[in-house]
Amino acid sequence: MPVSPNLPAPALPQGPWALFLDIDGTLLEHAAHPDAVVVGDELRALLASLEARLDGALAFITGRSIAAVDNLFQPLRLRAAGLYGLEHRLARDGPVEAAGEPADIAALAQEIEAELDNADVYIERKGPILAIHTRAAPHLLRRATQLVEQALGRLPAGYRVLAGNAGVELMPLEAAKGAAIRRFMEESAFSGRRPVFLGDDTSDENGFEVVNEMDGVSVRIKPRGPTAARHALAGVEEALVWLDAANHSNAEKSAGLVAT
Ligand SMILES: O=P(O)(O)OC[C@H]1O[C@H](O[C@H]2O[C@H](CO)[C@@H](O)[C@H](O)[C@H]2O)[C@H](O)[C@@H](O)[C@@H]1O
Ligand SMILES: [Mg+2]
Repeated sequence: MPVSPNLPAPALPQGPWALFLDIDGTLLEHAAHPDAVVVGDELRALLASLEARLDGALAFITGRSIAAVDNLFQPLRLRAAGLYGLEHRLARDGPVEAAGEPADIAALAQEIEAELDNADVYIERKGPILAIHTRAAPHLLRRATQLVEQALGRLPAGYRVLAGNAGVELMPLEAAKGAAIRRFMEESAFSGRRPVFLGDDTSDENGFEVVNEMDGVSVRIKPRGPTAARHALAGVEEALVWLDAANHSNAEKSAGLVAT
């Protein structure tokens, strides 16, 4: 993975393209608690407009569950891969098969909650994925990571730990954003288009690699170090400005105003 502090901003897409969007840290500024993020009507309108302009070739690719995403963006419902690709809604109004919580993960969640015993730590139980959020209690991140890593040894094979700056997640090995993007690219609304993926953290790197392999456009939001992304934008605000420009540029193009 290259060290890339000076990546260029992405050009506005030309030709048919498909859009894949991470949510937290890309479309939404982070908040101390996952439920405290704010989705404005302007963002809903932008996403709805992009989705229509792309003839449906737009999907969220997120670590949140699809139920949590629907709750945040309601009444807007979009195609989505939730839980890092463990859940999918491939068609806009299609079904979602929610992933259940295995008994050993449920027991581990209770154990870690009792061990950390701090109201500022939020333990998010997302079916087969367990997220320990320490954004509001940063001094407990190290201990939370230790507990999850120790638990790995006791769980059946097939789990991994994803450590972040404000929390740690335990998830099945098959949870990967790149696989979710590949799956969408096989759908008729997406196939034949050039994938564009915007994401902001370690869990997005696998998505960037897959998009690069497909000659797509990989964009890391606010990169702080090594990334596989070939482009960067400075933050959430810049990402939203770029998406708005891409939305309008496509409109001009389809009206024959932009030479390609
Ligand atoms: O893949 P994403 O769409 O970026 O989702 C990643 C995780 O986002 C949420 O947690 C993160 O955002 C919270 C709100 O800003 C913040 O409080 C927390 O510290 C972050 O880790 C969500 O709760 C997780 O389930 C997602 O995996
Ligand atoms: Mg994110």
